[in-house]
Amino acid sequence: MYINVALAQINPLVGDPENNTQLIMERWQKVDDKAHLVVFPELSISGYPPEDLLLRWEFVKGCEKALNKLVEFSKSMKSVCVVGTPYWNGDLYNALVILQGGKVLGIYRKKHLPNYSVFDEKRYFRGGEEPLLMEIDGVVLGFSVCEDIWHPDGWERYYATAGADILININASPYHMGKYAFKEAFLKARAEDNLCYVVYVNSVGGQDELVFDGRSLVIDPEGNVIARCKAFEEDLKVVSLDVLKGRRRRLVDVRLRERPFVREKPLTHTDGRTLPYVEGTVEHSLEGEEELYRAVVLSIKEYVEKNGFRKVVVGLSGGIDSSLVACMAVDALGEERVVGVFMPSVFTSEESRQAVYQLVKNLRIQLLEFPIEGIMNSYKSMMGWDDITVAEENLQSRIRANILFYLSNRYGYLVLSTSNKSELATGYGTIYGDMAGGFAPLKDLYKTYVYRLAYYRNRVKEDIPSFVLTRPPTAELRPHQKDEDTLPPYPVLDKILFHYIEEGLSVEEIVRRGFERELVCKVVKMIKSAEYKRKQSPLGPKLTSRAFGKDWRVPITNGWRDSCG
Ligand SMILES: Nc1ncnc2c1ncn2[C@@H]1O[C@H](COP(=O)(O)OP(=O)(O)OC[C@H]2O[C@@H]([n+]3cccc(C(=O)O)c3)[C@H](O)[C@@H]2O)[C@@H](O)[C@H]1O
Ligand SMILES: Nc1ncnc2c1ncn2[C@@H]1O[C@H](COP(=O)(O)OP(=O)(O)OP(=O)(O)O)[C@@H](O)[C@H]1O
Ligand SMILES: NC(=O)CC[C@H](N)C(=O)O
Repeated sequence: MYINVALAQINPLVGDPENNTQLIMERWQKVDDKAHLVVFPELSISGYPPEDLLLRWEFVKGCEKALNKLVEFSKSMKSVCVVGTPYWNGDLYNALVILQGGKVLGIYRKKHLPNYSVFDEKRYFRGGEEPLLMEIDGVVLGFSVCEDIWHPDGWERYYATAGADILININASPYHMGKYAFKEAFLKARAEDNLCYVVYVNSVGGQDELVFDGRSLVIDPEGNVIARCKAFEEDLKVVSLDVLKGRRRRLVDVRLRERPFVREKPLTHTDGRTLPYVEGTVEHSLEGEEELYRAVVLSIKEYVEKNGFRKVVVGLSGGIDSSLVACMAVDALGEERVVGVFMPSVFTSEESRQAVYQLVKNLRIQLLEFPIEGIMNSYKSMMGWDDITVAEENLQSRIRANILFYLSNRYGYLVLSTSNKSELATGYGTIYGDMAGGFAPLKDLYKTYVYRLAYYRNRVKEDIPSFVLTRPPTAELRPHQKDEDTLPPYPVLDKILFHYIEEGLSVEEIVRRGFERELVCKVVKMIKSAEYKRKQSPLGPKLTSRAFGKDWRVPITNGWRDSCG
């Protein structure tokens, strides 16, 4: 006894209910003859997260209009569709709507609204209070939306004790390192503990600082992954779920009998079609550097495409950050859509020049060259300095930013900033200079991770000259400058930053992990005094559990000294 479920892992555009609904209809049509049930991600009509668009009545109505169009379309379909949308009924809900044959069969309202980390759902929605069960040709399904299933005592237990065979959970669950493994583990626990199939459908794509990784799943009642969609790509998979597997388990595994039986009458629907059995396919679940690299590449591609840029432009210094950004941009967009700009000063070494030429040759991208010495000399004759202080260092960086934004204005290129998380944390970068840009792909990558990804990228295709990987990091803004003149060595710095930012450890706790107190305090003070810079920095993809962005709301003006005096 089986039911065929389609996992429709799509990439909606936030704020475009009309086209998103068109996409939903196309995908639905493709699998209508193969599946009894077609499941789309959370808020796939509006895109996720729609944020303050939800404060506009016309947008809410636009989503309702799109939903009505989908209901009309469902007249021509045989299968049942499950779709996520904002839904107004006396108040606004994050809803899961079940449609078939020109009718709305049921509406489930998300109960647990996440309001932590990058999520802000209580600003927009009222939480639902009712579960929703449905029976299709004798198969019982229980529905929930994303965060709902993160709660171990959520509706899933209730559904299981009401006799559900399948738990359907629709998602818009953004990526960060390590999250997928954690998610798969707890989804397996939900399946095993409730002796149900878990159908987890996620969206895919990039939305400003969020990256949705897809990897929709079906887990059987014994905790085996029987279907997994692709990572970082759209996908559409049909899989048959044999419900007797779960029912047979319940004969021998009697844990659910300990709980009072729930007598909830499900909605009922008769499909009546016997469809061919489809074995699920399990795509490779990525990990390590490959996963991380793919996440950044997708974020660039999505930001560029969804905001209508033809090309991107990046300043190439012969350093590791700009070299890696250029590789990522080429992998995201193709070589003909990436423009490199070399802007040497009197401090630029011959090795840097050769590194830039070699990189550009390997990547086959266009290179523009604009020496900045003449412009610096004009400033010098106007301002009249005779030594190089931080002010003159920053001026070079700002001259370069000016040139990049000129190209952006003139030709409509998006400026990619090369700032990484170690620099942004410590303020080691020039505001309105190298920190300026439209999108910062490395924003949430510590320098040590920049190296890891550069080595990874070179294992795939050796485009970054080896000199770039082995040279000591330098900003080349004054003679013989090295990052280590100002910062601790990156392997040390990044550990302190990780303890403080991601783990939230106190200065004392970090010191107990083997770092000098003076050094820890120096770093913590740098983090604090760079807050104003970060607040004005471009967005970039969230890749760690705590990214500078929506997830980092530290006041600029603040008297907290972290016990550093
Ligand atoms: N609380 C506050 N709120 C608002 N604005 C504030 C502020 N505090 C300072 N400011 C402003 O910010 C200015 C200082 O910031 P900024 O102009 O950036 O300059 P600053 O932070 O003093 O220096 C930038 C540092 O980054 C290094 N750098 C530059 C370029 C590239 C790289 C690299 O390796 O990638 C490194 C450079 O060598 C230097 O050590 C002040 O003059 C003031 O105008
Ligand atoms: N000579 C240059 N030509 C073009 N762009 C430059 C030049 N120097 C610096 N930039 C831009 O400013 C950014 C910051 O410069 P910086 O030299 O600190 O970084 P990087 O060279 O990418 O890496 P590293 O920090 O390892 O040196 C560069 O990534 C690049 O985008
Ligand atoms: N859209 C959601 O409810 C997302 C919340 C969930 N905890 C996640 O990170 O995946």
